[in-house]
Amino acid sequence: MASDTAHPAPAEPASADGTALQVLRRLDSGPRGLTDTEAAARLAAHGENTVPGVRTPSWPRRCLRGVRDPFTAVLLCLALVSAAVASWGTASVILSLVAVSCVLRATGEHRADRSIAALRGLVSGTATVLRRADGGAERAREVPVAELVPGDVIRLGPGDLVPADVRLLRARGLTVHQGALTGESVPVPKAAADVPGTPHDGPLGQAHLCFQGSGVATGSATAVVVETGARTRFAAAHRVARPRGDSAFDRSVHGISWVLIRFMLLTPPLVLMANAAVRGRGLETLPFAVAVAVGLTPEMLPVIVTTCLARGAALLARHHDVIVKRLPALHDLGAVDVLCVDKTGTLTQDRPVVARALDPSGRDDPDVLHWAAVHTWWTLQLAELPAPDALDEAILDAAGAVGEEYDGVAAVPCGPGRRIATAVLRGPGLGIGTVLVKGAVEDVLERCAVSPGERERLLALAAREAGAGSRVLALATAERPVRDRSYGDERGLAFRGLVTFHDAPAPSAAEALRTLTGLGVTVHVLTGDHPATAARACRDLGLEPAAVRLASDADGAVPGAGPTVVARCTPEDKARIVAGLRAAGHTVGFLGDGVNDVAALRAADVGIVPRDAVGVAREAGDVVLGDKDLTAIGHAVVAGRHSSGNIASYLRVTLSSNLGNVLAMLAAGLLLPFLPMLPAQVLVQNLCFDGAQLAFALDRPAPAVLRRPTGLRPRAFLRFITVFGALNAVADLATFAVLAIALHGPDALDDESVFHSAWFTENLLTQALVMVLLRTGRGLAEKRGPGPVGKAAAALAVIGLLLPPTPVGAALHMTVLPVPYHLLLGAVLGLYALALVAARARYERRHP
Ligand SMILES: Nc1ncnc2c1ncn2[C@@H]1O[C@H](COP(=O)(O)OP(=O)(O)OP(=O)(O)O)[C@@H](O)[C@H]1O
Repeated sequence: MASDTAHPAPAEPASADGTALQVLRRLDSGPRGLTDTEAAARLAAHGENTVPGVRTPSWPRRCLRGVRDPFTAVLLCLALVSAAVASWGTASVILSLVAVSCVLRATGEHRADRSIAALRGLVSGTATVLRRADGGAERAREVPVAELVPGDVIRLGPGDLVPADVRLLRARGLTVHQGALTGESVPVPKAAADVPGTPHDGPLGQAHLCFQGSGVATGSATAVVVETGARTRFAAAHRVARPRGDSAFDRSVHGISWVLIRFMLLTPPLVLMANAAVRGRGLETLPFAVAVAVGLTPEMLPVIVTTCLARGAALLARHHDVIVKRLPALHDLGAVDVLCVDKTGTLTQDRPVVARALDPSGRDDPDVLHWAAVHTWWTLQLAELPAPDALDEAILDAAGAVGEEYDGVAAVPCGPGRRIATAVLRGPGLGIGTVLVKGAVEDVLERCAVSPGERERLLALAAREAGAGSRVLALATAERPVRDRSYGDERGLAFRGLVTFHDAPAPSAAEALRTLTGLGVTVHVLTGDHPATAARACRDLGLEPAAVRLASDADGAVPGAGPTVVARCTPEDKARIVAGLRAAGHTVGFLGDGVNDVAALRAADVGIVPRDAVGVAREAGDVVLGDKDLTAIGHAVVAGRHSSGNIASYLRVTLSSNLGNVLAMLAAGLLLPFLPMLPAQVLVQNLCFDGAQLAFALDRPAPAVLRRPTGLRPRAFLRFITVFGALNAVADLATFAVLAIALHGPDALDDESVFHSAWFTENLLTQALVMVLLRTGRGLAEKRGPGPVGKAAAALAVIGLLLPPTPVGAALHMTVLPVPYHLLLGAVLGLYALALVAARARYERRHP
């Protein structure tokens, strides 16, 4: 979806120049932020902090965009060719085809854009801001991003989206992804330094500035808002849609389109050459050749695709509270055969409670919890994290007030790829300081002075706790003289013990996993946690893992055929595994909610996030689940299959029918002394067929289609349309052979207009048959009402039968057909229907 900004490009963020203090002064703010009254006044003056200009493109612009579609472009070229040889009738029918498809498509896209814009609004988030009542003390509170104003002081932590353009006041270990603005894929470090960057860096390269649209990868910061709304860099960059590679859907549609376009471009010269060689005809065949090429074009494809997807997305939002941010993602959801999920916060609630605190021998030891809490309290204070993570919160809840009797010196929190957090403290009045390290058992033990045997024993102790389903953190400490230069060194620590946590399974997770398995989707769990904890969590949810691996194992990247747990994944591991699965030919969905899932969400064909996921994850996802109810994924997958089932039906029917007609027309053109149809007749027949095909957007596919992943696989498609296109062509020619032999006299088929009318009627009737019989996954045995496709096919048949004798038919040089023709046609079509059903059953047996 391209977008335009409604406002002029903003000026350079001049107010961000200078030291932190100068910037605060210029913005008439201070380290404590704004008062409520001042913030309200500024909001009135500056307007809301929303990316303004996702202006809906104007109608002419939308229609023009339709012309860029390859099929439309080819049709326009063919219209030009017809005009060049003064075949005005052909040219104008082609142009009306183009106009109808552009208008229908623009209407569909307009509706889809409008509802998607409304839905995107529902998932915009909040920011942590320091504000105070007049005369009161400042308080950090969550404020909707739209209400931020220049001068607001905000806090940023891992996973936060930078909500406006800001100048850093303080930062610790801060790195941000600013790929949405610069295209860089790695996070860049940022710092609150007062020294400006070198001039060639440009504003985006300045370490002390962060920009709206970037996301915090690691660390934390306090910053003052410099620009909001239309004046941010993000608004200026016209980059609302993030750049990303082709999705499974794009690849399939491109694959099919390009094969067809080559066919279409080859058709006119082929027809011309064959007619010249066999019949000695010259350029007068050109309009017919062009009409035949037009006959091959699935010009309604963009319309059907947009309508199917937009309808599916609207129904999902209404009934299951699932928001599809990017329409093609709905198709990809239908094609997903592997879903990777993270564990914490997705399969489990991420509301851990401390279960036990153990000393190294495995006995309960309250001291371990005490030191873990001191570590946690100081890490939070010193790293200025806006909010503790769930494990830290659980420790503080369990231990009560601790920590203030020490002095914090330094802290490095854990973050994506760093599974330990370190705090350095100074004891009251002593020259001795304490280094505390807390985190994943393997990572903490690596830093401890323990013998290999003791290490194994401690790992086994942790594995026992993890195997019982607990999350486990280890704690290690070291006492060091404060003056020592290596004070703060994370090596040579003493192992102090373990803290274990219960994290209950998410209530809907078990049912969701069952549904997904039933839908033929293999689920892999990619987690940063301990393998035993993850394996146990899966079993508790009824998902028996076929394999449990470590991401660092040589083959850790290759989940097997069954459900696999890959544990101790870094964010990069998750993305690498997803990319590996895609490269192996799977269509991969990723469901995750944390900052450690962002890379994988982007790497997947479809990124799925719960609505309460962190900002950057929500931004990276294509599909947002309304709440924690994971069963919505099952509904979303089914909705995706529904939409792609209809698109696939349309393509199968259109392409095999068009290909059959073209082949039959080529052959008949060579056998007959006249053209089998006039160009205008070919095009009108095409127009009627196109109109009827719109019914596919409203169809309900057979239950069988919804039971397994539905990808549009170009190879399978081309095979299908070749088989059934050839069958269709044979049927067309056979009809005429039978009719030519059976009918004699003045009305017989050697009369040009009788032939044209008979061919026209036969064509529309076979197309109606094909519409009903070749729908995806729908066997004849399924007794259901006619549905939209059945009704449209009936209408098409009626037009085929009734048009020739009408004045419109006469204008198209058609005539009334004799009664025996209709009787014979009925018999031949009956045989054709039987042949189609038999061929389809055989085809499906061979290509299940
Ligand atoms: N606050 C913390 N203090 C110390 N260590 C932590 C903290 N939070 C997480 N860890 C360690 O880092 C590991 C990885 O955490 P990460 O957030 O990558 O994944 P996770 O939450 O365990 O699982 P998932 O990937 O399923 O969300 C944790 O298993 C834990 O050992």
